[in-house]
Amino acid sequence: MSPVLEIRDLSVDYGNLRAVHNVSLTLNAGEVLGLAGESGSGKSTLAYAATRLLQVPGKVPSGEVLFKGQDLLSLTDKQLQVLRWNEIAIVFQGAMNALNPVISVGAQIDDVLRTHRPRMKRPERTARGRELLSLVGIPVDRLGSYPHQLSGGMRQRVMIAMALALEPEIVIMDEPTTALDVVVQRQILGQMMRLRETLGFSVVFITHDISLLVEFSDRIAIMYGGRVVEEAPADEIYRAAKHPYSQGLLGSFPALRGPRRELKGIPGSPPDLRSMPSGCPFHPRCPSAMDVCAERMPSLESVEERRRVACWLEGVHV
Ligand SMILES: Nc1ncnc2c1ncn2[C@@H]1O[C@H](COP(=O)(O)OP(=O)(O)OP(=O)(O)O)[C@@H](O)[C@H]1O
Repeated sequence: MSPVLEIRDLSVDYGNLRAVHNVSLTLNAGEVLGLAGESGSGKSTLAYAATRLLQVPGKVPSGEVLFKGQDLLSLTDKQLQVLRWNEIAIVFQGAMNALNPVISVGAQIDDVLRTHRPRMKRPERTARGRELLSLVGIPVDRLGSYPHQLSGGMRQRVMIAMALALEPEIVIMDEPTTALDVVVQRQILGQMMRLRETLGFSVVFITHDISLLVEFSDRIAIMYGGRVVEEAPADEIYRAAKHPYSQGLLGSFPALRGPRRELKGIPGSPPDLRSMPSGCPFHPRCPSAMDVCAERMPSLESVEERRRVACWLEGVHV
């Protein structure tokens, strides 16, 4: 598999607080990479820094982000503009509320095409708008509808249609369906993943809902306190997560298959950036913590062919 996005040793600061620490991750062509972790673990910060969408006061003090071999962090704003939407598109959390209420959805899709494909003629744009709506499962006669005439799920589908309008290589989905009910969430994500198979884009899928991630991702990276603590194929994480934090996250969501089990939350709360615990940041909440965990930070090491874990329990550190 060839990489489309390679994040190397990326750190992100908000003022003097470090929100992401030396993260290295690869997104392969056609793959869905899931980012999991509790609120504040740095998932969105990582994804936005990697695509140069970080808001002020976010800064990237070190690291590289290679998109097809080109370092995104060194591109000029102009070069970035070309890349954005054309190559990398984002579906934000609550994006469905970002539609303009006084413009029909057809006209809003047309707007994206007109801006980024200035040579496209109107009939061609209309045809593409219809095609995009049907791709995401909305009847084409809804082209003239206004956002308030559509359900939440349909509005989110419109946002996905807009993200796919220019055939990007990478789609970042940040909690794309969180505001919707569970059935609609699964329908939309299922459809997105089928489109990915036919259109061939890669996805970075961010959510705190690990059961959705396991269902729809190929590979999952689990973040805690701004670091990746475990990374493995989704089914491996589901079958046998190794990091106690990953195990805790899995235990706090209903099982996808098999018998019902009692849901256990992770005791305690996520760390505060202003006062990170010493050693492994998870040690105060970890049921298996040892003395070393409070003293030294374990690095993210390969423990199996396709799995990396940052935990002293793994023994590769000694
Ligand atoms: N603009 C900002 N200024 C200062 N700190 C910020 C800013 N944005 C995020 N942070 C901090 O950076 C850390 C990581 O936040 P981030 O939003 O990336 O986490 P997340 O895992 O995506 O969480 P969520 O699921 O809640 O979005 C948090 O501690 C957050 O408070």
